[in-house]
Amino acid sequence: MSERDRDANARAAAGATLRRSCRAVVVGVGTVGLHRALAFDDAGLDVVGYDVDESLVADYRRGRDGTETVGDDRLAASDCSFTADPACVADADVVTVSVPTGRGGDGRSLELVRDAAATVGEHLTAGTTVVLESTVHPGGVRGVFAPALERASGLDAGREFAVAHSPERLSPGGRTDVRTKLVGADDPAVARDVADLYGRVHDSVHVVDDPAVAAAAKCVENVYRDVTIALVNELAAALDALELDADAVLDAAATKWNVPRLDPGLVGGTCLPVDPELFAARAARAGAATPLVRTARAVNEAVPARVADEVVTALGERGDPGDSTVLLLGLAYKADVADLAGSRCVDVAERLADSGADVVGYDPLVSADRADRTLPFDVTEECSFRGVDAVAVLVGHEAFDSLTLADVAGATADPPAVVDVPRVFDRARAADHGVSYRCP
Ligand SMILES: NC(=O)C1=CN([C@@H]2O[C@H](COP(=O)(O)OP(=O)(O)OC[C@H]3O[C@@H](n4cnc5c(N)ncnc54)[C@H](O)[C@@H]3O)[C@@H](O)[C@H]2O)C=CC1
Ligand SMILES: CC(=O)N[C@@H]1[C@@H](OP(=O)(O)OP(=O)(O)OC[C@H]2O[C@@H](n3ccc(=O)[nH]c3=O)[C@H](O)[C@@H]2O)O[C@H](C(=O)O)[C@@H](O)[C@@H]1O
Repeated sequence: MSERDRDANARAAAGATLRRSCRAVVVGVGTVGLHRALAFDDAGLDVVGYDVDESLVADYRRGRDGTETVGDDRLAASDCSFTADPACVADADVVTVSVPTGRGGDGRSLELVRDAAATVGEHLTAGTTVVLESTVHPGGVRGVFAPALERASGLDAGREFAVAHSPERLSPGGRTDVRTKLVGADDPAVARDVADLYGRVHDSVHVVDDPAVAAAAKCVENVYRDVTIALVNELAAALDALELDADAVLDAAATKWNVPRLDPGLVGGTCLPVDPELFAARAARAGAATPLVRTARAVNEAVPARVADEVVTALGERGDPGDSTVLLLGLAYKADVADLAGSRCVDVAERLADSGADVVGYDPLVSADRADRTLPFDVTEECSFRGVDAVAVLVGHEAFDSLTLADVAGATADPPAVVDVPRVFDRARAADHGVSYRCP
């Protein structure tokens, strides 16, 4: 038996512990890591969540969900333990890493991934399986993550410890019943062990024999989504110019089985604004231009300014924007979540502030306390249209479905103007209520 086979068997034997009760350490327990820790806990693993953010760890230890994505009850009901001490890695059978991917697309974007690998490496023991769940560009595992683990541990990736890539595909507030987990590993035995592990948590696992393929698939799916949303943003603006109801047209077009129903909107979060650039920059370094990817990004990046400019135009029709107050409805980065990370409400508010307008925000899902700590403008706990000169609806939370233009107009003799990104209001009723209504 060759030395490599013997090592593979030894590690597979070690990896076999992944199929029984094993100790999992989740490195980076933010949105993705916390979901991962709880899912592994539900599957019967002995789970430790490690994070550098000591205040977050302290929250978790008190049974408080600092990410506001799973809820205190779910957290308190779990058997996960949490620590800010990386020494916990030494006792792990499997380590998953879910630290942030930085913006920028060049080497800077994987700095945190590299740093986390170095910390894990310092405490890594032979036979451990390390799985990167963070999003990286194709080649990021072989070129950045694994070498950082080897440098810090002095161990050989592939011979003395196992490495796999399983980019997370969680979509908070989205459908979770159809999530297939990708697993990419050079070594078939490692791929099998990691697929077995995730098979205890996910409905299905798709295995590829190269971490770069898994990384590329993750980038491609987010590029695809960014491009299609950009297309809908462009089409909706054109339909508005044609004085056609964009919602009705998009609904009708989506009756064709292969036309997805997406909505025009502010494209935020920590992934769609980041991952296309991650991929495009990597492709450019290989000599491949991706003009459509970059153009789509530019189309989506332009939406916040367009929304703010529509509001300023509406304010100008009523008086001096500098003496106006604007209410932003919906502050989270997307509908029906509480997450403010990457929310484009900040871009809209900053542009409005440049025009001199006062900005106040309201979001039924975001605590005013958390918003005050995160957002650069005042946030109110109640949805009141009294004393505002314009209302900008930024995300279409289900909680807004019950709002009507009568509510907006009812508060004052001079109804505020409305700019409605998710089109929650009925445009046809605007004139009845004397409301100046626009969709950007
Ligand atoms: N948020 C989401 O919905 C999704 C995110 N992803 C990807 O998952 C990765 C993580 O994203 P999120 O969970 O949203 O980020 P996050 O910012 O919510 O959480 C990351 C956590 O990692 C911690 N951290 C940073 N450096 C560390 C280190 N060296 N050691 C230990 N902990 C460290 C931070 O303190 C933070 O708590 C990113 O690559 C992202 O692109 C993928 C799918 C969905
Ligand atoms: C291909 C894909 O569906 N990727 C998902 C995406 O999740 P994310 O939480 O970013 O949500 P999303 O539904 O894509 O929305 C992103 C942004 O785009 C906006 N958005 C979304 C859909 C739409 O029709 N119109 C629109 O304007 C949202 O408001 C949000 O600001 O990115 C995640 C990630 O990689 O972080 C990924 O795990 C998720 O599966």
